[in-house]
Amino acid sequence: MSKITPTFIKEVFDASRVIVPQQTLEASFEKVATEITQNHIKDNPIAVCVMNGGLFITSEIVKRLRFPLQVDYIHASRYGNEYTGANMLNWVKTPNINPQGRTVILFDDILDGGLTLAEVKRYYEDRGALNVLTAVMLDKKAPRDKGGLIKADYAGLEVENEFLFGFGLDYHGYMRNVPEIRAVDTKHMI
Ligand SMILES: O=P(O)(O)OC[C@H]1O[C@H](OP(=O)(O)OP(=O)(O)O)[C@H](O)[C@@H]1O
Ligand SMILES: Nc1nc2[nH]cnc2c(=O)[nH]1
Repeated sequence: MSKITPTFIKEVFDASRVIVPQQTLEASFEKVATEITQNHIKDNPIAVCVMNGGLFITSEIVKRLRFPLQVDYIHASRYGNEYTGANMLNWVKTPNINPQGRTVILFDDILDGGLTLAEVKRYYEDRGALNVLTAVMLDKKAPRDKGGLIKADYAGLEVENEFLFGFGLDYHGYMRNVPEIRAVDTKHMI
């Protein structure tokens, strides 16, 4: 039977430590939303949520943008339940809105090795987007993968190189709903 039970998940939560409290996250959303407003108020952008992890940051930022924009989503994943990402993205769902000639802003929870956003950015560029920007809640101080995005155009906060969960980031599919960012204790890196 799988070890990943609700009881085990509670143990992992109890042994984890807070890295970014909710209030600090909120302030970073305000900062990123202000920057995006200053730069893109006239661009009629498509705000694209990179599912699953991008779900919460997309809604936090987009609700703070008081100008015309459209919202779309893609679902691409490279980690599954692993701690190291695969070299290839698993494309679960491609977007709906035609990006030809449009400004596109990609929203994701974290920039780590950087391949996810590099590949999604290239997907949009190949389909004729005018300009593709990236916005992340967290910029991890981790070595970027070969070909990975080096720097997001908009980043909320920098974090150390640890495995994190909360606010969209999962631990074996769980705890995306935790309202702060926490680090997994190394004994639970299974
Ligand atoms: O910069 P990278 O090293 O590519 O890692 C960042 C990606 O990893 C996570 O996604 P994951 O593949 O775990 O899928 P998920 O969003 O469904 O959790 C996260 O949501 C980012 O999309
Ligand atoms: N849950 C989770 N997913 C990631 N994908 C890339 N880095 C991370 C991380 O620290 N936590």
